[in-house]
Amino acid sequence: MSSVKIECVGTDRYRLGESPVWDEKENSLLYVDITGRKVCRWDAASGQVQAVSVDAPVSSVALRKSGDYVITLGTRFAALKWKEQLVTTIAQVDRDKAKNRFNDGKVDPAGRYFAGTMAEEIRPAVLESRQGSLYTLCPDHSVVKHFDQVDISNGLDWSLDHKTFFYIDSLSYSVDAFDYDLQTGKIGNRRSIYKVEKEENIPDGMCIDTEGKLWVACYNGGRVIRLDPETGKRIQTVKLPVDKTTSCCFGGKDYSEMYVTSASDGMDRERLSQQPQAGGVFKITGLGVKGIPPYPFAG
Ligand SMILES: O=C(O)[C@H](O)[C@@H](O)[C@H](O)[C@H](O)CO
Ligand SMILES: [Zn+2]
Repeated sequence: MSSVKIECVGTDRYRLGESPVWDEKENSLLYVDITGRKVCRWDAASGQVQAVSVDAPVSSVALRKSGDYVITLGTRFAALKWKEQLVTTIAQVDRDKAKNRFNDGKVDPAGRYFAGTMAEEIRPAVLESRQGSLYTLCPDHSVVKHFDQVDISNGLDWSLDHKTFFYIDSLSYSVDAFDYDLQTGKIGNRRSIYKVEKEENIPDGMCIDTEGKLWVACYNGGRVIRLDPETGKRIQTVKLPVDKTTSCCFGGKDYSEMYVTSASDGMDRERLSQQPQAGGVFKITGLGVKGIPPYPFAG
């Protein structure tokens, strides 16, 4: 049996930490603070955090094949040049929905950037319903819309054989699967593979491990859960010292560590004093399972 260890990395606390991504080349963890409007990079060797401030809520960050990064910013897909701190728009979505913003995003094994939108929250998990859609930014910078009627677009990843796309619309309290065609980037045949339990609360960010099992961060549930998409069963629960766990990824040496982001937005003073690490980024070691490297955007 491995012994699971959880530590908070760094002393920074974010409002709405999200989108952890391991950048192997920089030996760093990338992530965003959505409402804090920052893209951050934690250097694993020095423990230092660099941050780039942006002019709108930034909801996800991804690697780019040609170097640097891509982000979802407001309702835009954008390029981010790290050293120059330069953001340039690639494409815009939801032009008819002034109060929308992007939420979680991730790159598929063919280098397409998938990201979904949602209505701006009045407070956490309180928002106009069904305003979001799921989009893909293709390497040629064209945008494909897959579906609409989404509440909070979240938790995406692909199966190891690339034949299944996993997705979470948080307020459906379900982890869903679609058939995936890697050639075309098309999805179909949506079905639920796991209904979250009450105490797990709101399913948020998700990642896959080398055994093809899914890890889901549970917002207000203070945990990550490991699911078997074949059986629809939960096979492990790892509790964290904060309630608002938002997303997870594997990183570090051989992708053997898990990183989990969290949020502090919506917590009152008392709750914050009970959970001083709320909004922190956590490293989990000793899980005894590894992840896979993130795919870079090919455009
Ligand atoms: O982290 C995200 O994906 C959203 O941007 C958040 O706002 C939370 O999910 C939401 O508040 C809880 O449902
Ligand atoms: Zn999320």
